Amino acid sequence: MIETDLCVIGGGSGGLSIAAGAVQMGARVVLIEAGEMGGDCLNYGCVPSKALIAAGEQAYRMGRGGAGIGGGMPVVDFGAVKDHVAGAIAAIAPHDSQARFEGLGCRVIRARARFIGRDRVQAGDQVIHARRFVIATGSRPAVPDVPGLAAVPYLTNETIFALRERPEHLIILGGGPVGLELAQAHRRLGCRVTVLARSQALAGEDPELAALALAALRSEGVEVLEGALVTGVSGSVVVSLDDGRQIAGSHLLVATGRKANVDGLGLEVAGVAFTAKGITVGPNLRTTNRRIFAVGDVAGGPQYTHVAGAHAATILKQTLFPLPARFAPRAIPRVTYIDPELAHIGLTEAEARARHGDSIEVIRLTFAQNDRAVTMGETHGLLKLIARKGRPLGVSIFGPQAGEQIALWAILLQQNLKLSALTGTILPYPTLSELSKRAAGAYFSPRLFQNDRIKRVVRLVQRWWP
Ligand SMILES: Cc1cc2nc3c(=O)[nH]c(=O)nc-3n(C[C@H](O)[C@H](O)[C@H](O)COP(=O)(O)OP(=O)(O)OC[C@H]3O[C@@H](n4cnc5c(N)ncnc54)[C@H](O)[C@@H]3O)c2cc1C
Ligand SMILES: NC(=O)c1ccc[n+]([C@@H]2O[C@H](COP(=O)([O-])OP(=O)(O)OC[C@H]3O[C@@H](n4cnc5c(N)ncnc54)[C@H](O)[C@@H]3O)[C@@H](O)[C@H]2O)c1
Repeated sequence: MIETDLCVIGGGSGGLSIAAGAVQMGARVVLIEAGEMGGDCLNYGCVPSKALIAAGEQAYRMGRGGAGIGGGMPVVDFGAVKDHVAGAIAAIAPHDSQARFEGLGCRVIRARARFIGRDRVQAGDQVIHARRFVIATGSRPAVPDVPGLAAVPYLTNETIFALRERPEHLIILGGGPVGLELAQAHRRLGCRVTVLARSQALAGEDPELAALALAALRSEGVEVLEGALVTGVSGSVVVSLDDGRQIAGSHLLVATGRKANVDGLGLEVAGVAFTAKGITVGPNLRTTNRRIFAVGDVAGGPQYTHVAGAHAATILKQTLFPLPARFAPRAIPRVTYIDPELAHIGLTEAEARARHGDSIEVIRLTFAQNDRAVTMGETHGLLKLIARKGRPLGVSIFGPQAGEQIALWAILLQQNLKLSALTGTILPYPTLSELSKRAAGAYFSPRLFQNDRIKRVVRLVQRWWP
């Protein structure tokens, strides 16, 4: 029996942030990980996908040329690309490793954990009795119940990055971020790619920007079929659609959403309630057992590494000190790393209208209105700002480095700052971020420049002022 202050189950983005914080602040911490240290993000998610995207981008830009430099079909060595992907994982892995966490003072157990009581967990042949527990077991691919699917050798995010051969024709089920990021990367690396989305692809994003993003993907040759209801899968690999069409490909990737990892955890024994979405938590991330918390993908909220990381602060306050804490950020940014990138924070136009009616203002600027984008030859894109009473309610950006640009808006929205905080900030020229400042400025332009009262005052002052 191991006695400890905090037992963290799952060594991914959420669990590691909490374990590292707690042990460095003096708590006794046991960390249990059943698979790879680093979890999904490092091994099967963010890191390998962004490394693959970087390879695709390199091939695309070389092939396309630009800025007066001719393009030409680059040589793509798919195996070498996978070495690059594995290299990125290996370079980051030490930060998440068992050795690092043991060095920090955590007791790391590499086994599958399961509650055997309200205050104890079994992992391998060890029993851990802890004052508090954090469940950070993440999620896994949700595989739809399609006839024939289980019998074919389909790929998921857990297997595709290890594939050494280039798929001739990759069929992807799912038009969300996983499906589309991997679709474009594979297309750029020379694969034929067909995306089958049951409903709208990029559903949930601002439709205007989603349409631009999908048009950009299609212009590169990614086939995106929306409203494609898959009725069966057979052979290796033929996908049948409800309209009678059959699509034959060489590989099939299932990217149809995520399922919370709650199975086999003994949650019933621990008195922890859960639904199909994940573990039920309050705003303080506490479960129905007061001594057990849940974070990250398994907690049923937005599934991003930065959310799992942000959960850590809420947990540390409550488990290390008897302090109340809530996870209630004003806004959470998200980025889909297609190229150009699609980034969003806050309310979309539709959400803002539903909440505030016609009192919102919508400002649209294209990247052709930004000098840096012009010099880069990357003018395709749109920034959409939704504002009300001098404050931003939401921002969507589709354009070059949109993910970097949304950071400015994350500060404004999360700190509840006014648009004047951005217009009053000097930004370097020429940068893409200036488009954001210009959008904020556009909110004030009509108020300043089309205002008869201001004009009358200025004329009066100029007439009488010596
Ligand atoms: C292809 C892909 C790309 C992504 N890209 C991004 C991105 O660019 N940006 C972004 O913010 N998010 C991205 N995500 C989402 C991101 O990976 C997750 O939100 C994040 O990993 C969640 O962290 P977590 O700690 O909740 O879970 P995880 O990181 O999955 O960690 C959970 C850990 O718990 C372990 N575990 C599970 N059950 C048990 C058990 N019973 N006992 C012991 N250990 C257990 C697992 O082995 C795993 O290591 C991506 C996801 C995918 C699939
Ligand atoms: N850049 C990022 O931050 C990033 C990247 C990848 C993943 N993620 C995280 O991972 C989560 C999961 O991503 P995802 O793309 O797997 O899921 P998702 O839920 O975002 O999208 C799933 C897609 O699959 C479609 N679908 C569902 N069942 C289907 C079926 N039977 N046939 C065809 N299409 C079907 C849906 O209509 C939807 O388009 C995201 O919501 C996000 O939180 C983030």
